[in-house]
Amino acid sequence: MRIGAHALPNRLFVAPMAGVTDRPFRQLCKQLGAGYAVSEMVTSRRDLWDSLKTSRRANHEGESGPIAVQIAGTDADMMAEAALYNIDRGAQIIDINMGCPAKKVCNKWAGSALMQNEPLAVQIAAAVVAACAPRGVPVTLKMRTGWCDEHKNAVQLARQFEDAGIQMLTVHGRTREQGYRGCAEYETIAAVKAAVRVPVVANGDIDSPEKARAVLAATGADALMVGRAAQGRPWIFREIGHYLATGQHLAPPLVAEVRRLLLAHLQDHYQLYGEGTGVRSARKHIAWYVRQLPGGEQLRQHINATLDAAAQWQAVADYFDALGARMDRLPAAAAAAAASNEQQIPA
Ligand SMILES: Cc1cc2nc3c(=O)[nH]c(=O)nc-3n(C[C@H](O)[C@H](O)[C@H](O)COP(=O)(O)O)c2cc1C
Repeated sequence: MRIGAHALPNRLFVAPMAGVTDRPFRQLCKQLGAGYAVSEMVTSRRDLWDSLKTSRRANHEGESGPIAVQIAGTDADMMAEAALYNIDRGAQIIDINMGCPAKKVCNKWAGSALMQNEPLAVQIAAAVVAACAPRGVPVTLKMRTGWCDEHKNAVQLARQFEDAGIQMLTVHGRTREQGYRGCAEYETIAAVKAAVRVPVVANGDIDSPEKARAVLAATGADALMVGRAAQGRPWIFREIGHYLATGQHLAPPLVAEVRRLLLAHLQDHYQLYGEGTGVRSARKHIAWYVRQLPGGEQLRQHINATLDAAAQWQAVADYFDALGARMDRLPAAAAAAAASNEQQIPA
């Protein structure tokens, strides 16, 4: 699969998740079989570009390509400027956020709120494409099926986005009104796929190799995007890839491998955020890795009381040493435990 000049190694993508898919997590998923990953969203508000949060998100040092950066905002000129800001910092593909349901985003007519205002949504897409084209940077876009059940306009919008020069569309199979509740539906994604020529990526509730195969079959999509199910389970990309290629399941990962991956993930985390912030933001990742593992809850409570990186790292190492003495591989059920649909919902 290609986006512009970029050939992607496979069609399994990491979903952008603010506060989760930072550079260490994206790299980890890519190492474990994801072909492509989109960054956390970067605001189009120029006054926030100097903030620590935005400068971190816009820093792609050492990241393997193609580097895709998602931008969010509501003003076409500001979005075009934000695209250029990120291209200057290494972005090779720009993705426009029209899927975020968060109130603080939608109240400002950004994210999925833009789906309610088709002329503005298309104006933004066209402005970003016009800004990126001279730099040879393709523009992609991520949206939902619509604002609410009564107004599912993903197909109409998809046609207009394609005409505006958008080169790939991702559709999360829920409306804005649904938030993350209920189940994703795939009929609308199939209808979008049938309506446009650009690649279409199916997203929503893909949490197992079987589900991945079923969503591909139901939608005819060119690629799949996985978000919450990769939290604490970044090897899901290799599991899905192997299953799609062979029809066989991989064995759950070795405890020793998970130990190595998580400890390296923590080091990368401390390096990006510094020890104080790094220790706090690593907690959720550790908790995701060990949910449903024996003694996982005790480890979670223990690390929540720790502010020291060396102590956090050591507690995780000790936990996996003890687990490794009891079992070689993660139990199948724990390895496959999908993130709950209700968890980690942005405010
Ligand atoms: C914590 C969190 C943060 C998210 N942040 C973004 C974001 O910045 N941009 C975006 O387009 N979608 C964002 N999403 C939505 C995901 O990209 C994805 O569409 C959604 O989680 C459904 O896919 P899944 O069922 O595989 O998780 C976020 C989702 C979560 C759970």
